[in-house]
Amino acid sequence: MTDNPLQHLFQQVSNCIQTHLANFTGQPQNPSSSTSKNTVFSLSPPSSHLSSKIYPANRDTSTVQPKDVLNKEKSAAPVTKEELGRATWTFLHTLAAQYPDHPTRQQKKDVKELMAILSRMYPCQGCADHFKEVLRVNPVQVGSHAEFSQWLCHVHNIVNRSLGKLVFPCERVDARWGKLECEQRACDVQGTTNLDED
Ligand SMILES: Cc1cc2nc3c(=O)[nH]c(=O)nc-3n(C[C@H](O)[C@H](O)[C@H](O)COP(=O)(O)OP(=O)(O)OC[C@H]3O[C@@H](n4cnc5c(N)ncnc54)[C@H](O)[C@@H]3O)c2cc1C
Repeated sequence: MTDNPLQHLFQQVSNCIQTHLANFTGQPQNPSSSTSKNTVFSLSPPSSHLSSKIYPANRDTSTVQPKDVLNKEKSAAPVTKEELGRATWTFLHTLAAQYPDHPTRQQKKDVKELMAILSRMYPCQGCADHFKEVLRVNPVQVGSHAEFSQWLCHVHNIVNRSLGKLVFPCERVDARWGKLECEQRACDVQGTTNLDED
């Protein structure tokens, strides 16, 4: 304990410098304290528990052999027109299955835009051109879940017919493409309760 005010001031300045130095170097200011605030901003890698969730399990890329590279290329074969078609129809019919009975104005606008974009951007030019013509003759119907899913079934059948495939019975479309399976209906898409919205 000292009564000298200058010495007291010097001690405060000294403490302050030590604190800043400790933050800068990452060393705890007080080794006995494990909760020093500089640990919060640690730049060290995440713990193994966290890193196993974020990064692939410790892969040593220095051991990758040319054979592995060849196998990888093999498994990344280009997607076929059929696979692309099936994936897209799955997306579209699931969208229709989730589409609300009373969609909002925005939802109706979005579906129309999506179909228009699909007819321009579908990554198979011939299919896109054909679908554009299908849309021109069969404008999208987005008034309700029933309307949209039946319309989609209808245009899918037009594509089916053009490819010599079987026509799907549209009365069975809800049985084939039910709502997305999701715990506690957490994936359900909400429509509007304002029935004046048209
Ligand atoms: C917008 C669009 C345009 C396409 N245009 C062409 C094209 O011009 N030329 C081309 O070669 N390919 C085109 N395709 C791909 C083609 O439609 C098929 O996806 C592909 O040939 C694979 O057919 P698939 O027999 O496996 O069944 P898909 O036709 O892909 O159908 C997938 C599943 O949907 C169900 N399904 C079938 N019909 C209906 C229906 N009407 N309603 C509800 N469910 C149904 C059946 O369970 C079927 O197994 C297009 C795809 C899309 C999405």
